[in-house]
Amino acid sequence: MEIIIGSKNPTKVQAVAEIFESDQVNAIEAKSKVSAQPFSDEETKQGAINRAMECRKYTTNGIGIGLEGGVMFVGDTLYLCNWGALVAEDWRIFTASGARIALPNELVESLKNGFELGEIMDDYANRKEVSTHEGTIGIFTNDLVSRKEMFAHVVKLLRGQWEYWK
Ligand SMILES: O=P(O)(O)OP(=O)(O)OP(=O)(O)OC[C@H]1O[C@@H](n2cnc3c(O)ncnc32)[C@H](O)[C@@H]1O
Ligand SMILES: [Mg+2]
Repeated sequence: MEIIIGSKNPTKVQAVAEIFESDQVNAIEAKSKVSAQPFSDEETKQGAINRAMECRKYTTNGIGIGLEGGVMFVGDTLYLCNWGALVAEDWRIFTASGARIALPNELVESLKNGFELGEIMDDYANRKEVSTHEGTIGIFTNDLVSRKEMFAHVVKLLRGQWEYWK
């Protein structure tokens, strides 16, 4: 089975390769068609679906997967949020969300000014290319949970639903 993942970000590609270990996983740069920095559950989820759909169109009989990171307010607190979507061979859409953790208030200003979380985190944590490595979730979990691991769990939720409803 061919699985297309709609990003070349290694945290996402590796997460899919890990969960679909017996399948052929190929990566394309799919468009999320939402903001570079989604600001709600709805927008983040839509970005994942848009990417998954583009991937499904790219393969004849395979599966398309989209993974999208975003932020969202719960009350006054900004949380990291993550969504995944899987478009099956028969075009059915499955969705799942990932772990959420609170972000410090001092990040809110830069995000509202249009900077992407990945860029902000490089400065904040004094590291390089956080979004393709440990991720913001890695930083704020003291490297206990990496972005790849978090996305792998989302992909597992997608694969499990796809198998159940087959
Ligand atoms: O190439 P793509 O797939 O777009 O990879 P990306 O790192 O930009 O990932 P997303 O578009 O899914 O993420 C949307 C934004 O949220 C940021 N983001 C979300 N979760 C993150 C995390 O755990 N670590 C770093 N950045 C994160 C990311 O940098 C983007 O600015
Ligand atoms: Mg992006």
